[in-house]
Amino acid sequence: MWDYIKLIALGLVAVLAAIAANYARDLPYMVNAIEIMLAAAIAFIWVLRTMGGPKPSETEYFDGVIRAGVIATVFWGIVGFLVAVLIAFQLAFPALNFEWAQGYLNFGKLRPLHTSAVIFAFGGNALIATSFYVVQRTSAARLFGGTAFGWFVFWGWQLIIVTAASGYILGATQSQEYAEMEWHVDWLITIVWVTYLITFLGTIFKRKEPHIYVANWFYLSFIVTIAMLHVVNNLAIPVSIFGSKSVQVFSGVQNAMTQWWYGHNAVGFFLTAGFLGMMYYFVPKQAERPVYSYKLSIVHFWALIFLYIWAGPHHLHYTALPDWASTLGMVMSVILWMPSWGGMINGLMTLSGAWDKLRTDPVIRMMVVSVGFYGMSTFEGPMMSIKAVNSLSHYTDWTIGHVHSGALGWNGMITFGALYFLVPKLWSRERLYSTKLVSWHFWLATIGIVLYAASMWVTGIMEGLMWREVDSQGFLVNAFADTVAAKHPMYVVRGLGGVMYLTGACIMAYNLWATVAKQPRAAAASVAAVPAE
Ligand code: HEM
Ligand code: HEM
Ligand SMILES: [Cu+2]
Repeated sequence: MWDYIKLIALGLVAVLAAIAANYARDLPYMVNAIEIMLAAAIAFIWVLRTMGGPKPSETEYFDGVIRAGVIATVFWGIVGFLVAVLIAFQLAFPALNFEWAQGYLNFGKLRPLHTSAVIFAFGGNALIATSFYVVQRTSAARLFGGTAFGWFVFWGWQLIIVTAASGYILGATQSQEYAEMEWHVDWLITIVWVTYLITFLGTIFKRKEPHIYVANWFYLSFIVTIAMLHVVNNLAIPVSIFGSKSVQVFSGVQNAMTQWWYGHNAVGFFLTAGFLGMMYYFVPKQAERPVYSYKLSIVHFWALIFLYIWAGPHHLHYTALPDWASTLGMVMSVILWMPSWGGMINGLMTLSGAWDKLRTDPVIRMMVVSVGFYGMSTFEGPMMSIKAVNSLSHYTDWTIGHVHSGALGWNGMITFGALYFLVPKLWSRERLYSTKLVSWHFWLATIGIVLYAASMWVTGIMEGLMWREVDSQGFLVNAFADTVAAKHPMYVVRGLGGVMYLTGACIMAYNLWATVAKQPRAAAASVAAVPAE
């Protein structure tokens, strides 16, 4: 019965997408419609061929989708870092904006491709895969919704990534940072995200473990809040149902405020709450120690989600935004320092009694550095949100440095740690192929981040001061081009940091592949649903 409904739905989507492609008013819309049509057609054939097959056992965890998620995380990570290195060098050497690729591969087109690839493709796949792993393990229940929901979320997410990326290159964008996708892709995101929420919540509802482990609280707050942010910030009326262009419902300063309410909380819930969920499961598992303070985890959870929502206006200091809103955002940001450090302390102190592992286990070292960078960027952020500091830092590379100490240090490193933990478990291998290669990855990534952050602090503060410099008559001393020229050496250093980070990720990809391909299978690996680990 279900198979027939699936076939009808997929067939319908394929036909509607074909019609949309036919009537398309612009190229990105047409390409996106063709992509959706192909995806639906392939899924149709796959459902048709596997119809009536044996049903998977309800007592086993659904790990297939997590294995796919792990592979996708590594793949999109490398794609995102590769584009990152290219745009970093485009800033240092503008000739890399090749004349023959103008309009497609120049900095302006590739920058949103980078941010979406690393946040939504690399980070998103990491979050979806680990949340599916954690919620099943800590609930002692198989993922809700059979295999259909899990696979729909996974493949739906890949389709979103492909449609968004091809749309950017061909010029479809609504020009709101981190929400560049046009309305038709936004609808796709909404459908997939709601299915994700149902899958996650459904698993929690059918749990056999009475307690809901704190990691699940963080994941859940991330899923629910992103749904709300996405829908409100993307309220738009399409110009035509067959075209990608749309008109925002909010305009002017209201639009700016909504956008940065979204943008800031994308950081707070996508890049922070979700990744804290990861930290709360994988750090204790890898360290083989219980969470340092369960009480602290609950307190800082509620404080964190309450405070984050108010802090958005720190992105709009000294703009048309009312002064009170800007001050409110600043105050909430400064208070936010406390629950952020609550999380950092809880993560770090989980190692108490197991600090010797730092010497022997490079995976733990990765996780500890990650939590350290989390602490650093959540100290820097509140400081930058103070108006007087922001008047120097805003528009400069200091912001870019802050972003990447969070992104490379915190998000990147905790994800690498989780991947090193997951691969032997998911493919039933006794251990990783090589801890020495993990060590190489660790050092390359760490030095890469330090080069990135340090060079951006230097250029950021330098250009901020140069913009302010006035002579005794009160005239500005430096032209804008002077600051650009002064930044060149630091841009090269940042690019090199990026190359190191990318090299580390490639080493990880090899190590994980070799773990699956070359390591012997572990004896009797337990995949049956047992109470919470
Ligand atoms: C190989 C490592 C990376 C390099 C070399 C790199 C490089 C860059 C460059 C050159 C920019 C544009 C800066 C500008 O416009 O002046 C940028 C922006 C950005 N990157 Fe990365 N990136 C890397 C990894 C990541 C990762 C892993 C993430 C997130 C998980 C990330 C998130 C962002 C964000 C959010 C922005 C926009 C910042 C803003 O508008 O303030 N990057 N990156
Ligand atoms: C307590 C925590 C934090 C606070 C209060 C905070 C505050 C800030 C402030 C004041 C800015 C500069 C706004 C501007 O001048 O335009 C900023 C930018 C940014 N921060 Fe944070 N930050 C925090 C943590 C983090 C973390 C952990 C990450 C990453 C994982 C992160 C990612 C970003 C990004 C991507 C931007 C750039 C936004 C843009 O202009 O495109 N922040 N943050
Ligand atoms: Cu913010």
